[in-house]
Amino acid sequence: MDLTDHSGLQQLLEDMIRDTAGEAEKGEVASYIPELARQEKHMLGISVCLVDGTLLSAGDANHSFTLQSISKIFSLMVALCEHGPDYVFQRVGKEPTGDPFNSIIKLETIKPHKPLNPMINAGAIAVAGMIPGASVEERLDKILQLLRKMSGNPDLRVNEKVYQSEKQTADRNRALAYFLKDSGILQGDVEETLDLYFRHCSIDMTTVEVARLAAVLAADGYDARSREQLFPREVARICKTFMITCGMYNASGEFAIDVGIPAKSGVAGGIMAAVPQRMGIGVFGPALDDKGNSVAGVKVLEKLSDRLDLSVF
Ligand SMILES: NC(=O)CC[C@H](N)C(=O)O
Repeated sequence: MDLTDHSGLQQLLEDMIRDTAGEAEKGEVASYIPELARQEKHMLGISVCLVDGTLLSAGDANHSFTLQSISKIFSLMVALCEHGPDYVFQRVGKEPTGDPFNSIIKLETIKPHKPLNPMINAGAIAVAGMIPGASVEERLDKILQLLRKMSGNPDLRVNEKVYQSEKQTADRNRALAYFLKDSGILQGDVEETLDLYFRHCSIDMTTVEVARLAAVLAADGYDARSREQLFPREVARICKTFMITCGMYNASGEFAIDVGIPAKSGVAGGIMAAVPQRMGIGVFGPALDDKGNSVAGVKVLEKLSDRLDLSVF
């Protein structure tokens, strides 16, 4: 299909949402963060933002959900812009793990004890520790400002209920963070860095906004709406590479074969996918598979990639 055929594309999105909604039956909403367990399992929405700024949506595209691990891309962007790649990669690796996103095992067994990549929780907590500022608010603001610019929504904010819920139940993440402090990867106040991590994971968004973020990534940092280069191409390149190798956790290899688009998922059910030079995609479907990826969301992306020939490989 020609991407300039907007009505054909709109019809395709609507058909796909209708035909894929039933997939949610195969998954469950995340419950380890109690507030996420309240999400309605059968919701499904998609937005596509072409690199010229054209936006198309279908299904529950105006429903807000928290970014969760999708936000790890943007904390990494801030760290890369503040310090450059050498500094960042002295403290966090570039390798996929094959382990679940919250696993602790390789932190101890691999030496030096730095997290394998910035997409797993240990790596993202290490990245949060690199974001400078006089207070947690000031540090969070750096991420929020980037997201507000990229999405075009100046009102983006943290979902307080989800943030509090995660903070109160985050023993595993706390364990990872204190291990990182012991290894010298994290410095300063561990609880403050954890607080920053919980807050950036709890930023609320819709698929419309996620698609816009992804479109800027797809265009190597160029925002067609403001006609500005929002961050260096090099930063976009690094982020998209992590999305391919680690963005879907220990299902990244399978996703690369079945879908073939740089993507990042979160446990609230969102997926952000960036098709280089073509489009950004935001998907939301809260029922997850056993790896923590949206079941219906992955299926929709698989169908869309197939229909529009979007695989980068
Ligand atoms: N996979 C995810 O989305 C995990 C993010 C979540 N905030 C956590 O730390 O557990």
